[in-house]
Amino acid sequence: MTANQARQTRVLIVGAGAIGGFYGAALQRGGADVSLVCRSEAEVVRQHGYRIESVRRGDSVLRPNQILLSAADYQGGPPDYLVLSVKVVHGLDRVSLIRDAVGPDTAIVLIENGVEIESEIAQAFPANELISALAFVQVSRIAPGVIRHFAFGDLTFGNYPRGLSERSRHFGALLESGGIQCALTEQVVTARWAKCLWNAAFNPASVLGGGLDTEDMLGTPEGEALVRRAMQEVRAVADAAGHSLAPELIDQYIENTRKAPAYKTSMALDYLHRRPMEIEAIIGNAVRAGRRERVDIPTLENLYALLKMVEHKAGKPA
Ligand SMILES: NC(=O)C1=CN([C@@H]2O[C@H](COP(=O)(O)OP(=O)(O)OC[C@H]3O[C@@H](n4cnc5c(N)ncnc54)[C@H](OP(=O)(O)O)[C@@H]3O)[C@@H](O)[C@H]2O)C=CC1
Ligand SMILES: CC(C)(CO)C(=O)C(=O)O
Repeated sequence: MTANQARQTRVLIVGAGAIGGFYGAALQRGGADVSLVCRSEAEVVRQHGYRIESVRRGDSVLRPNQILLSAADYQGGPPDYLVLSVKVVHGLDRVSLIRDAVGPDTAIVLIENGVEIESEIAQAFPANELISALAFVQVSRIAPGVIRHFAFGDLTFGNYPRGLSERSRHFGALLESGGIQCALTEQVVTARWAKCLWNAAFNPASVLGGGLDTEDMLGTPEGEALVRRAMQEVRAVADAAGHSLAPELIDQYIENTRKAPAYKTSMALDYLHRRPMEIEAIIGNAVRAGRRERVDIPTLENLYALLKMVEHKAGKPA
């Protein structure tokens, strides 16, 4: 084994909230050298580590190698992987957040919701490998420095815009060693549309209903019909954009959501806590793709317009 192969893989996580902390802990268990850029919780994590209370593994503590306020402070040369896991919200410049830590050989990994969210990063770092990842998990920060893992945990990922490199496979191997089930795909953009099918239907409805959970949304034939219409429209847009999704996916999503314990979407939680919502990443981009591809999407247009009204009202002084 060469010295290079023996060295620990260096991972810097920018946006170390629920997702960054949860998958960061798995990467550390898998043998990586993990550092975090935190914002408001840096001091508490420096003192106590990041506690993860998991339904699957019980309690554990992530003790990052470096705990930083900014990517520019990362020591020891550029990381092998830079994981970006901030919410994709209006006004947050994701490129500036990571620029100072991206070296020529750094693979950038996005673990974020939404569709068509990669191009901004791909354009800013054209020479870097870009790995796009979708988290099928329910985790939340419940107190400063404390993350609770409620359910699921799998990660689907692949290279953007397509393919599967050795770097992706190595990232998967680290996560698998840390207890995360990974689904590697050569068609990650299609996988994003498949996840968006769920998010673009349930997330807006959960907010527009005032903070509904999945059981509330599927509790009446009218509610289920709305969710299905939104999903059918996302499927039509994905298809027009060259990403065919199986028609059975809609029934599967509805059935699996019914079987799982009731939960509130991340957008409902952001709404209830008066935090910015990922409206553009999750539904705005799907609507714009629908307009571009000339697909009739009345349900998505209405959900999007109503969400913009809610966002507008939330931005006004009380
Ligand atoms: N939580 C979940 O179960 C799931 C989340 N996702 C997706 O994963 C992504 C991350 O979500 P999640 O981890 O829940 O979000 P969190 O709000 O828990 O974490 C986001 C992190 O980004 C940090 N951050 C935000 N803005 C900045 C900034 N300007 N500079 C530095 N740090 C910043 C936050 O800092 P601060 O502590 O100061 O707020 C926080 O540490 C989202 O796209 C979400 O939709 C996908 C599936 C499931
Ligand atoms: C469904 C879930 C929790 C991911 O599994 C999600 O993506 C969201 O709530 O936005």
